Amino acid sequence: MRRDTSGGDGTEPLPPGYRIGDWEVTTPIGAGGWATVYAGRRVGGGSQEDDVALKILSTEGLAPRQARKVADTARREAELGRRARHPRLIRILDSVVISEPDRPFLDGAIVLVMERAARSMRDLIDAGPTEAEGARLIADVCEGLAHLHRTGWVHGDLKPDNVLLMADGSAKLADFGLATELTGTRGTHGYALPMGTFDYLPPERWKAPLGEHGVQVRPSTDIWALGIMIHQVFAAGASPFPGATPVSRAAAAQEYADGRAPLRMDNAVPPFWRALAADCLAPTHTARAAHTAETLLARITDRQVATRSTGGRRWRLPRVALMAAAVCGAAVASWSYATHDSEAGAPAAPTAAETPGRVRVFNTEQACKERTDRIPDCSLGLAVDPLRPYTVDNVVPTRVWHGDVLAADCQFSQGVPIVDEAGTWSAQWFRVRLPRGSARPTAWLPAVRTKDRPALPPCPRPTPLR
Ligand SMILES: Nc1ncnc2c1ncn2[C@@H]1O[C@H](COP(=O)(O)OP(=O)(O)OP(=O)(O)O)[C@@H](O)[C@H]1O
Repeated sequence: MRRDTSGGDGTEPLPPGYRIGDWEVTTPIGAGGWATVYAGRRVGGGSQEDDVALKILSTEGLAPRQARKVADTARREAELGRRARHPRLIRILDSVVISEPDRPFLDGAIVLVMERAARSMRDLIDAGPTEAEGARLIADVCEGLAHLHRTGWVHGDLKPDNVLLMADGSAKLADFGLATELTGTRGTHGYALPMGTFDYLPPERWKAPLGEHGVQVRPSTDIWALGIMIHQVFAAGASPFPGATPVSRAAAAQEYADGRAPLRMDNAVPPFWRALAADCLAPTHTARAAHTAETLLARITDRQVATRSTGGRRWRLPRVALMAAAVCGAAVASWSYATHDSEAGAPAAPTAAETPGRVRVFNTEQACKERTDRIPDCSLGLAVDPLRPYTVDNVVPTRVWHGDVLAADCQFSQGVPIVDEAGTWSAQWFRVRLPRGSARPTAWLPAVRTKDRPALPPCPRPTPLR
């Protein structure tokens, strides 16, 4: 942090041209509970990268403890910005302490210099996003969260106001003032001040004991908030928990978590997003922990692959999202073999046990297991190459569904590791035969997508494709 000694004119708001270190104010953007944000630019700079947002955290009039809280907030934001850089997190470029003895509001204020966004997710929700816009937004949020959690942080205040949209439409997580570093022996939890936004706090938080270091915070805290946000994206900003005030909605969330009320989502939320939100809103930390930002992103990616390969409505996932899903050992890949036993008029499929060398496709998503209409949202993909990340260009066009039985001719145990939605992990793959007439004779099914373990010979190591 640097100390700025440049001058100003002593009035509020800050006038255009006001210097803060290497930066100057252009126009006001808005104010939150703790900060005032201005548009600014690098002094003498002319490129788009020189356009920034200046977040001013003043300590004027605060009791020493509150002033410490503000300073802590700024320190945490700057620290996280330095250590957890990622394209889906707003970048903190600089931090400056203003020295203005004649202007109490500014004297000692901490200024965080950040990448400037065009608007927030709240603005997009208010405008009524299309499903494609909502989908892209949620994928970006999952990607940012996955990175944050992987690097050992919990955001702690995830809400539409803290997801910012850039000029190119991509979303980034912002406002890390309540972020907590995971410190448990296995990096599973951390401690935070009992703060946050009522509407987004998980039900267990209301009963969490307040210890010497604060309340326990885990990544599942952010997953709950994500569930609320997914609902809001498709339900015109409404929370899934009824109530006229944040306190009554928080009470409704606790009723649901205690099993006294069902989870009722708005009919406007499409089935795929409803299932995803319901998993994020699992009532306990333990149930929710099965759904990480990575597995959620994998499901979104898989759906996007399915939609593309069936020629359905398209929406674009940023390439980085696909890569992140792949690197995290995302979901699955595959095709359609013709033996789904629930298909109208189809002959009863052989059980996998009756036909050694055959594997029955297993989809962990309950809603998909129950469906028999082979909707694209419930299809899975087969990989072209088990050594390559699971991305759109590594999936064969034909799809498979829960219950399909595929002929497998060998198994390969050193492929790209795949994690399914239930958190099952495996680097094993089965080589399966594609129907006659397909562009390729075989493709690969990850072992996490079947319960069968037929005794098959090992496959020769596939030649990596370019
Ligand atoms: N990097 C940025 N680029 C553009 N606008 C921003 C940026 N950061 C914040 N804003 C906007 O500035 C306004 C106030 O910011 P913010 O809400 O973060 O302040 P805060 O006091 O930290 O908020 P809170 O009350 O949630 O703690 C909001 O309208 C927000 O969208």
